[in-house]
Amino acid sequence: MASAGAGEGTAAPPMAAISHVIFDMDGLLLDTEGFYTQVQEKILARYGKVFDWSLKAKMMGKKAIESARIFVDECGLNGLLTPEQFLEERESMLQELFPSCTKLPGVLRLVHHLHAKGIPMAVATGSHKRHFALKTQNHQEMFSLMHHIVMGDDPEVKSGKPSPDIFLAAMRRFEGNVEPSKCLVFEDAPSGVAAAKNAGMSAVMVPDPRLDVSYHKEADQVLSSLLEFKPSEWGLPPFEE
Ligand SMILES: O=P(O)(O)OC[C@H](O)CO
Ligand SMILES: [Mg+2]
Repeated sequence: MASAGAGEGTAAPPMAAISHVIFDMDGLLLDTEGFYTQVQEKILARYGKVFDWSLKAKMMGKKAIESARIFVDECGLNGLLTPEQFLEERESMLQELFPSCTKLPGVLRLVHHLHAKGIPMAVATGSHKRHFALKTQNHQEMFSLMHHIVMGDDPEVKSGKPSPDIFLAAMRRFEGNVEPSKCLVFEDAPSGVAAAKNAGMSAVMVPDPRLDVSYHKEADQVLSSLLEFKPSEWGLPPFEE
């Protein structure tokens, strides 16, 4: 048997020789996607419409204004609500919810493990600076382990996911000359997985179970939680427990 760590026994060669890891934030590190869903359901109910997972799949992972445009267009609200009004309406509700967000299962174990093994990590989130601060206020110890964080309103991020902009910016900010093929991205959103693949990186998807499986296609690996992740499958140091 190949020399994998305890509980990671696999004879298969690694899927890639990963040296750097980039995490998405919303719905991957932090359990915030439910807040967006809750607020959007509420707004849509006012127009007698129901928010569903095919719309959610299109909106998640994107920059705020990009997902607001999708919401208005897909729900046929043009003339009734502008994307800017939508963002304004949801803002106070979100601001109240974000600080209570929790980490998703397996996040702390993986981040601490990679940090202990000296694997450089970054975060690449569609969230802008102000929302990032609200979401992370109770998770600063974990975010301090990241080499850097790239947000949706960063000047280098011209277009949101599925554009590769954010992941390429995250890659360039690591020390040394890092190649996309050495970067592993963790994502929950179809647009995020597409962005990682457009950047030439490997993508592990940890989707919400309500997301249709047709959205899993582009991912190199699909897990139901980060607790299932086996670093050695990617050429990363195995867990020791
Ligand atoms: O999933 P993230 O971290 O890129 O965040 C994107 C939006 O803010 C929420 O879907
Ligand atoms: Mg996400």
